[in-house]
Amino acid sequence: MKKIILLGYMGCGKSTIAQNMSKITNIPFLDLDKCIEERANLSIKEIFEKQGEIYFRKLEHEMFVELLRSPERSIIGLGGGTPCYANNHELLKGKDVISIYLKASIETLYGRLVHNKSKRPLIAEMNEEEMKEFIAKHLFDRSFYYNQAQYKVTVDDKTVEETVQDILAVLA
Ligand SMILES: Nc1ncnc2c1ncn2[C@@H]1O[C@H](COP(=O)(O)OP(=O)(O)O)[C@@H](O)[C@H]1O
Ligand SMILES: O=C(O)C1=C[C@@H](OP(=O)(O)O)[C@@H](O)[C@H](O)C1
Ligand SMILES: [Mg+2]
Repeated sequence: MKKIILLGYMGCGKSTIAQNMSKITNIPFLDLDKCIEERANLSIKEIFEKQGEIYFRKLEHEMFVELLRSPERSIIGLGGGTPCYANNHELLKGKDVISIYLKASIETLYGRLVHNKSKRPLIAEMNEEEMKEFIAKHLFDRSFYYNQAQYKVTVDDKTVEETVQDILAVLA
């Protein structure tokens, strides 16, 4: 059964859009980070603090493989780093996978993340200046992976509902 996979940088809206798209389409949604948190019985922040990022990336890969293997149709919101580690970007090319890059500008990402960083260990301790520079560089590094998605939907200046409609139009 097909998996609709949303990918893109932290704050582009993967978790929010997956949930809203699920309501409209009645296709169940899964958030990869939530699945990892439930399995580990720790928050993402705690996993980073207690076991480190490399361990998190291992859990992330294992959980991603597991979700792809499950037979149900679903909408899956990845973590921002998921396509950039292990062979996860290759897994996005599977025949039952539809991958969608939610593309946001540095300004949009910064505007959302500046008030929303505490649960995101990669940026939690940064000040505003550091964050702006980090997002710009990090997005540039990761774009290679994001751009391998089958479809791209720009999210800047769109409401959640507009983005969901744009995704549905791409999939129609
Ligand atoms: N138009 C929008 N689309 C998606 N998210 C939005 C929008 N406007 C504001 N937001 C906010 O931006 C944040 C996006 O975070 P989230 O969905 O967790 O993204 P991701 O999972 O990609 O990191 C949320 O706090 C959400 O409420
Ligand atoms: O970009 C990243 O490497 C990460 C993004 C996060 O998910 P969101 O993109 O949903 O914030 C989460 O997986 C973790 O904090 C690492
Ligand atoms: Mg998320």
